Amino acid sequence: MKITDVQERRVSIASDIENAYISFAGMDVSILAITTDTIVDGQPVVGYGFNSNGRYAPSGLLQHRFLPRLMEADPTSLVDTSGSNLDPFRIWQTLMRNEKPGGHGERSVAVGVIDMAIWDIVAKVEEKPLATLLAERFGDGTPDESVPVYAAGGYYYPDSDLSTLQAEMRSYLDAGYTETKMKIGGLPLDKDLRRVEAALEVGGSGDRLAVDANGRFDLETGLAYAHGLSPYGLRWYEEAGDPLDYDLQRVLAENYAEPMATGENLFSHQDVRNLLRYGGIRPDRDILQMDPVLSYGLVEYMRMLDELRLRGISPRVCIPHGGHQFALNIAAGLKLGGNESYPRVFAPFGGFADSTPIENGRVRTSEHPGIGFEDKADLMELFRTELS
Ligand SMILES: O=C([O-])CC(=O)C(=O)O
Ligand SMILES: [Mg+2]
Repeated sequence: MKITDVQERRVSIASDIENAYISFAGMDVSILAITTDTIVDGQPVVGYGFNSNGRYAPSGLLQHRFLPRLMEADPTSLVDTSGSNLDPFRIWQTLMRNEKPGGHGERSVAVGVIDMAIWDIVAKVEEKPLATLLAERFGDGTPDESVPVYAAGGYYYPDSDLSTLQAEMRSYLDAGYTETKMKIGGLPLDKDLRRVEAALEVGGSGDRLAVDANGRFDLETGLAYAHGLSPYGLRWYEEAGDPLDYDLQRVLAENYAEPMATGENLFSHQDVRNLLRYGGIRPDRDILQMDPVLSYGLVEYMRMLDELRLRGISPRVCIPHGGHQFALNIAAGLKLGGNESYPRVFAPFGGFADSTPIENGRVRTSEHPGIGFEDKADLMELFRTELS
C-alpha cells in the first residue's frame, strides 16, 4: 500500500466571537486529504484531516516539513506488518524524525492533522467506523453506543446582551443538549456573574452549565471567580489560569470544591504528566480536555491516556476539546467521559454526522467507515471543493 497524493489548504473559520483571551476574527484551519492506492468499492481510499480550532492553520509546517517527510519516506516504512494498511505509529516516528524534545509549540497541530487523516484511512481500509476499530484494537472490543456531548458556546458577541445569551442557551436545550458551556473572563466579575445567572435561568440547575475562562486569570482573579462561582454548583470551571501554570491550578483546586477542567492547551504527554504531578487534579471530579488533533494526534493521545492509567485514573475523566467527529470516535472507542460540541460556531467543522442527531444530551458515532466525514454533507462539500 502506498500514499499517492496529499493536498493541503488553508480555509477561514473567521467569526465575530471572542473568548476572554482571543478574537476569532482571523481564525483559520488547515484541511488535508491523503490519497492511497488501496481501492475500496472501486475508489482509492482517501483520508481527511483538519486541525480542530483555536490554533491557526499550520500550513507552513505541513507544506515545508511534515508532508515532505511523509511523501519522501520509503512507503514500506509507513505500513503495518501485513503491508496492506498504514501504521499510524510508524508514520508518527517518520514525521517526528529529527525533532528535538520539548517546546511543543504548534508542530503538534501539524502532526495532529496528518494523524487524523491517517486514522481515517486505516479504518476505511478495514471498512469499519473508527470507533469500532479503536475498541477492537485498544479497548474492550466494543465501542460505547453513544457519547455524552455538551453544547459549547456563550461567547462574547459584539452587540449581545443577556437575552441573546439566554436565547442561545435555550436553542441548545431545544436541539437535544442537556448541558451547555459559556465563556467567562471577558467582563468584570460582577457582570460575568450576571451572565451566568441569566444562563442558569434558562438551563436550570448549575450542574448543567460549565464556564470557561480560556486561561485569562492570574491567581488572585482566579480565586475571586472561584469564590463568586462556588454557590452555583457548576458542572465545571475551565482553564482559569495559564494552561502551563500547574501550581496555580493546584491552589485553585484547594480553594474551589466543585469540578474544574483544563488540558485543551496541553499538547504532549509530558505536559499532561506534569499536570498530573503538580496540578492538584482531583480524579473524582475534575475533567481533562486534551484535544487529540492539537496534540500530535491519537498516537500521542494514547500516551496521555497511559499517563492517567499509570496513576490509576480512568479515561472517563477525559472530555476532549474540539467538538469534532475524530474525538467523538475516540471517546466512543476508548471509552472516555464525553466530547465537546459546537452547535453554532466553527461550521462546518463543529457538529457531528447528519444521521446522528443529539438525543437527551448524547450522540452516536456514524456507521460510515472511517471517521464518518462522508456522513456530514457540509464538511464533505468543503473537502471536495477545496482539496480537488
Ligand atoms: O474559545 C475557544 O478557544 C474554545 C474553547 O476554549 C473550548 O472549546 O473549550
Ligand atoms: Mg476551553
